[in-house]
Amino acid sequence: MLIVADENIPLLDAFFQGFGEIRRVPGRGIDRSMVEQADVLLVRSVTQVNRTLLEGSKVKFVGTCTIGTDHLDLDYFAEAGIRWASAPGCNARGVVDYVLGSLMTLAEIEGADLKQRTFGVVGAGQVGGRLVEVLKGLGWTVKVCDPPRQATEGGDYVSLEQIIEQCDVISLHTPLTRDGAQPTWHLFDEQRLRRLQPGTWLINAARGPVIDNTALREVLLEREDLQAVLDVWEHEPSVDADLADLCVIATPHIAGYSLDGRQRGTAQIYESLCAFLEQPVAVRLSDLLPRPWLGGITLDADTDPAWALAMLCRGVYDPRRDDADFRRSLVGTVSEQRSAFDALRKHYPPRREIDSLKVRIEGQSPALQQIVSALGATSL
Ligand SMILES: NC(=O)C1=CN([C@@H]2O[C@H](COP(=O)(O)OP(=O)(O)OC[C@H]3O[C@@H](n4cnc5c(N)ncnc54)[C@H](O)[C@@H]3O)[C@@H](O)[C@H]2O)C=CC1
Ligand SMILES: O=C(O)C(=O)[C@H](O)COP(=O)(O)O
Repeated sequence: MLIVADENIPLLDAFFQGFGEIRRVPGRGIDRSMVEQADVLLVRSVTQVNRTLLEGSKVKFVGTCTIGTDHLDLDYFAEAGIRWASAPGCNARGVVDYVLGSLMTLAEIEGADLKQRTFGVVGAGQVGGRLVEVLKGLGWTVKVCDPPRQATEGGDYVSLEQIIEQCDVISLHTPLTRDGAQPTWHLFDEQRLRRLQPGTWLINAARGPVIDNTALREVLLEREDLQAVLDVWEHEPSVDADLADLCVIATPHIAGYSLDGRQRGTAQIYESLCAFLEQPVAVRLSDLLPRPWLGGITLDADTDPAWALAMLCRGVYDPRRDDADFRRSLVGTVSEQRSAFDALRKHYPPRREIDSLKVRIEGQSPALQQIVSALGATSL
C-alpha cells in the first residue's frame, strides 16, 4: 500500500509504517503526479483535495488531520466512492487556549475587567462549545449564536444580530461554508463590522474568509475603539500586512497548533484508516504523547484570582510570542512573506494544553477552585 502524506503531519511513521510505504510530500505542492499511484492520501488544511487532484488516481481513502474540511470536495468524494475522514475536535482545546491567552492580553492592554464583559460565541461546535463551557465556568456572561444547532436541537441561542448588539467580545468558531442555509463566507461583512458596539473585541480563529478582510481593514482604520485578534486570513499564506498591523494580536493560523492537538489529529486519522481497512487499532496516542510539562502548581488560597487566571493561562500558552514572530515575518516580497507564513507553521515550537495542568490550592478559596475547574485543570 502506498500512503502519500503531507510532510507536516506529526508521527507519520509511528502510526502508519505498518501499512506500507509512506511518501512524504509538501502539502501545498501536492499534484496529480504525486497521488496517481497512492492508495491513501493524508493531508492537512493547505491541500485542496478535489476532482482535479484525484481523478484517475488509485486513491480510495483521504484523511485530513484537521478539524476543518473546507479544503475537501466532499461531493466529489461521494460521487467517486472515495472514503474520507477528518479529525473532529482534535485541536479544539488549543484554539480555546489561544482565545483565553488573547483575552488575557486584551484585558491587560485595555485595563478591562473580563467579568464585566459580555462574550458572544458564534458557532458552538467542538471549539465554540468548549469555549462556552470555560467562559461560563469562569462565571462570565456568555451569549451563543449557532442557527444550525438551534434549528436541530433548540436551546438557549441568540441571533447574530443580537450578538453584535449585545456583546463586546465576539469570538468566531464556525466552519467556512459558501452554500447552504447559513453560509459563513463573509459572515462579518462591512455592514456587520460597522455595527459592532463601541470597544468590541473581535476574535477570528476559525477561517479567514468568515470576515471580509478588506472591510475589516477599512473599519479598523476608521474606528480605533475596535480591537481585532486574527489567527486566520483571507488568501493564506498571503496576509494583508496592513490589516495585521491594525490587529492587537496577529498569528499565522496556529491557534490549534498545540502539540497534543496535532498528534491527536494524526491518531484520529490512523484510527479511521484502521476502521476503513478493517484492521485493529495497534498504536495508541497515550503511549506516544509526552507527559505534561508542568507537573503541578501550588497556589496559596490568598492568591488574587484574576492574577491566578492570567498566570495559569499564559504559563501554558501565551500568543504574544507567536504574534511577535509573525510580525517579524511580514517583511520582504509577497513570495517571501508567503514562505515565512508556512515556515512559522512548519517549525512551530511545541506547546501544551491548559487542561493538562495540575493545581493544588493551599487552603480554602472557592474563587480559585472555580478557575481551576473552569480551565479543565486537575485539582490536586
Ligand atoms: N485556527 C485554527 O488553528 C483552527 C481553526 N479551526 C476552525 O474552527 C472551525 C470550528 O471548528 P469546530 O468547532 O471543531 O467545528 P464544528 O463543526 O464542531 O462546529 C462548528 C459549529 O458552527 C456552527 N455553524 C455553522 N454555520 C453557522 C453560522 N452561519 N452561524 C453560526 N454558527 C454556525 C455549526 O452548527 C457548528 O455547531 C473549523 O471549521 C475550522 O475551520 C479548527 C481548528 C483549528
Ligand atoms: O484543524 C483545523 O481545522 C485547523 O485549522 C488546523 O489547525 C490547520 O492546520 P494545518 O492543517 O493547516 O496545518
